[in-house]
Amino acid sequence: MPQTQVSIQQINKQFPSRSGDPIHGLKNLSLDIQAGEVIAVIGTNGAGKSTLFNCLTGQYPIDSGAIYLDGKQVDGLSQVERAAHIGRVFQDPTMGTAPRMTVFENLTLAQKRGASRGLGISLTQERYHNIREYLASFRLDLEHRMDVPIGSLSGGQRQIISLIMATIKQPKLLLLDEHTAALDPRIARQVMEMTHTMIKEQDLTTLMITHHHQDALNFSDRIIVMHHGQIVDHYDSQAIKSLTTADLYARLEDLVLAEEAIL
Ligand SMILES: Nc1ncnc2c1ncn2[C@@H]1O[C@H](COP(=O)(O)OP(=O)(O)OP(=O)(O)O)[C@@H](O)[C@H]1O
Repeated sequence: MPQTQVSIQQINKQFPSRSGDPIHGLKNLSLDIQAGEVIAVIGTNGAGKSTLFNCLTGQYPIDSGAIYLDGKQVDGLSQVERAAHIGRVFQDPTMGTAPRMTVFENLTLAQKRGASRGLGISLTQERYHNIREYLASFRLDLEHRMDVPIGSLSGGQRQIISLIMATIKQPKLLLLDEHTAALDPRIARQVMEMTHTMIKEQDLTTLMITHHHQDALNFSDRIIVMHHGQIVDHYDSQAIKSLTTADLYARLEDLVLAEEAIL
């Protein structure tokens, strides 16, 4: 029987606006995610997808509601405290990595997330050896790039390293924030397939924002659709079997058209 790994309960997030009326980033949003479940998050522009991720990581404090991770309430914890348990990969490969530092240094920092000792003391021969072995297991030749600045890698290699950094501590929750959107289609496909393999091998509980609807259909156990700070649809694995990308585009278009009709 799968256990609930993440429970998001009635969370609200507003932003101030110049007009004085607050912007509703998230409205009473609730979601339970089972351990090992992969949920694709799609939605209209400005639906609140990134706000949801920022509230989960603690980058934005929530106004009300509660967030539980593996049974523990985390919404009061700082971003640094949550980082030990939540991995995130961004669309922009410069985010979440230190571009001038080497691959080895970046991976060492990722391994030490949530710990207090400085970087210098951690750059040991033993760690170097262990990280090299780990990189070699991906068969992408990355073990020979350990001493180059991460900024000099190709976009695809960088996203793979970002993924390895986000998962190296076996996070309780992995957040993929359109992580293949900036890559050319062939590389994006490879990175997505690699991502899927890593998620399955490590049984990672995952939320994945994507505009690639085919990826949502191919690689998730459930798809949620967001609009105006709320989840308006859930498609479970059974529903996904008969769903097409055209259905998903049509649904998003309907949401936008319904809004234009009201305006
Ligand atoms: N820091 C902020 N300050 C003010 N408003 C914000 C802030 N972050 C998000 N918002 C607003 O909250 C709403 C949700 O934005 P969010 O970026 O989460 O949407 P999204 O679904 O990720 O959109 P997209 O797919 O277009 O990137 C939008 O109206 C946005 O303008």
